[in-house]
Amino acid sequence: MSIELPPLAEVLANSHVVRLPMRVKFRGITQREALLIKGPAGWGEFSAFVEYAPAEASRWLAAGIEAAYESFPEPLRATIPVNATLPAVAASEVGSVLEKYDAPHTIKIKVAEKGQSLQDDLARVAEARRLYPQAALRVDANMGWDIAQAVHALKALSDYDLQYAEQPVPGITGLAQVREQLRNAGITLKIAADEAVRKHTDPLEVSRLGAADLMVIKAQPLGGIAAVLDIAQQAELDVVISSALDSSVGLAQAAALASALPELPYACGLSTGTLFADDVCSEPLLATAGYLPVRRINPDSDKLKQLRPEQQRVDWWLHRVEQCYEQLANA
Ligand SMILES: O=C(O)CCC(=O)C1=CC=C[C@@H](O)[C@@H]1C(=O)O
Ligand SMILES: [Mg+2]
Repeated sequence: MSIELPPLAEVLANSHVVRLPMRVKFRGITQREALLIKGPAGWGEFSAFVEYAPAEASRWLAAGIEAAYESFPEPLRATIPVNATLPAVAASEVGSVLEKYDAPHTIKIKVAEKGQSLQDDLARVAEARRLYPQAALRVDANMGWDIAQAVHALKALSDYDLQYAEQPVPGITGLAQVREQLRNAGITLKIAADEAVRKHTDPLEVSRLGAADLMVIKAQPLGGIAAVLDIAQQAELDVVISSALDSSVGLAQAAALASALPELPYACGLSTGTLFADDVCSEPLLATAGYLPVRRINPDSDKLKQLRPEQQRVDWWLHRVEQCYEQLANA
């Protein structure tokens, strides 16, 4: 990592575990756990998804430590354009989920959810298009299709005028194949890489191979602001900064990252605070008319108490910090 590691005992002593209830199921979860670190520069977040092993999760810890111990970069803009995120809900729920966002100009819609059909996706996207005729719509399949399914589904979904389709299939070459087959069929829908960037040993390979039109990049999974600014600078593709379903503390870091990028051609996926029923401060980082402010977040001490899970989960997270710290120390 780009900064020197603070002592482990200091990180552990300044850690606070929270569990945030969600308004709507997203990524299969209805409660989001996070460990927040208070440091000399402010608060940082470590909230690698619970199923991630230490090798992957340690990058998230590096990001949390960076936010707690380093100043945020000089912002080039005070607010960040953001998209509303629509989980894979039934078409009948699209209106009630989206009305929680203040006047969204861009909406990212989850598709290809396990157990659902293309008809479900088409109905969800059609309803979003009906309710928000002027909005830019994009879809995210989280690798849920194979190549033939992706080409078939995206041909049908492109009737709704999509801005881009994020990670329709697994892998890097898979993205390139879907893109090419769509182009051969006369469909110029842009393809975005997400998992092919953040879960790959070399986040720049997608760009080098020209396998996609743009890259989704996330502060925590890729190791923090400095690491992502470096990736973005080397990438030859446009980048979209997106959240890792962080609390307001992690979103503040991601917004600071987005504020430091010289170019921001697409709305960022940083409106996910709206998916939470509660957050770590009384004034969470939420968008107004599709723009998120760039500011540090200091959790409220009463919120930290209220949202603290049972001791067993606190211990689990502290142990995870130890494991990930060891990875970083030996890197
Ligand atoms: O980009 C957005 O609109 C919101 C963030 C988002 O979709 C995600 C956050 C965290 C985990 C991921 O599964 C998911 C994504 O795939 O982009
Ligand atoms: Mg994605």
